[in-house]
Amino acid sequence: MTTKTADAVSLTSATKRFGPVRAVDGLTLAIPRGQTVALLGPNGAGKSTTIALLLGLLPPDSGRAALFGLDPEEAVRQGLVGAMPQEGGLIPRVTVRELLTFVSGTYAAPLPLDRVLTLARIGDLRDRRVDRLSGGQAQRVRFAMAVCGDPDLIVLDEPTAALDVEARREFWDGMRGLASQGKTILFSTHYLDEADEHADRVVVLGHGRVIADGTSAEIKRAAALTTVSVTADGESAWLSTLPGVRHMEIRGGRVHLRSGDSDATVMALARAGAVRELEVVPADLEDAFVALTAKENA
Ligand SMILES: Nc1ncnc2c1ncn2[C@@H]1O[C@H](COP(=O)(O)OP(=O)(O)OP(=O)(O)O)[C@@H](O)[C@H]1O
Repeated sequence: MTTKTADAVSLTSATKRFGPVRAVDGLTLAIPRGQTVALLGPNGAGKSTTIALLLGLLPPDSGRAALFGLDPEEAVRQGLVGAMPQEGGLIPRVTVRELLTFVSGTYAAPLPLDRVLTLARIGDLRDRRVDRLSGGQAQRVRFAMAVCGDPDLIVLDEPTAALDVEARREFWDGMRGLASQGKTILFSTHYLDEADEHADRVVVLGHGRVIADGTSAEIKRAAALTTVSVTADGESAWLSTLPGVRHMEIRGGRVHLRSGDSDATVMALARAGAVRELEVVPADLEDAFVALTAKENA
């Protein structure tokens, strides 16, 4: 495959152990160019190690990582990748402007400094020393370092962890702009609403493996958590056999059906004329995430 057509990110059966811990366990993941992908998982699921493998910061024990069909080191050298670590990365005693000028100088075709300052919303901090920044400000400077080289792939490890609500919103406005230019974006997060709202695709990790992979709607469906409720008239055991239904509960004269295919369940209810006070409540990503990770732990 040529580098022109290769996936932006490709991990093939990648494994990384730390002593007895398999932080990444035979993980295969391909991200086509232009996708925005969220990496989710509970603490210790292997998100940071996965990111370190695909950036070439750690060598896999077995398997392979490639970016745009190249070894990660080569892709980084060619300026195709911008990454934002969770912490660190800032040289003390220099100003924001000096730091970004230095980092931009390592790329062949960097963005103009003013554009970077605007993107990261740090124009007013340009002359501030980087060791005098608040946590949220430092986070924005790390983001500026990730994007200043105008890379095709942007990898962000918990990019909004230190940001307040307003700064998170501004951050995602900027990311949407980059995504609309065709950049590939991979980010890890603990905020499920961010994955739901901003990712084309959500990859859920558990114990170093992919336990779910799809759009957030697909993941919610796969966790079979849409609840279809109707008021029960008479005998209702038959409702548990309707298409899509995985679980039934009767509470206070209402039947609550947990369905993996709520459209099919509702159609069948309609055909049976059992639609009194029908209510359909889709799962949110948080419900799906809890269900998936509980299943994985079991
Ligand atoms: N350098 C290391 N030495 C020993 N164990 C490590 C090392 N790095 C990671 N691990 C272990 O590997 C597993 C995966 O860790 P990793 O940091 O990749 O998870 P994560 O999903 O990013 O977690 P978090 O959400 O807490 O950041 C954990 O059990 C962790 O303790």
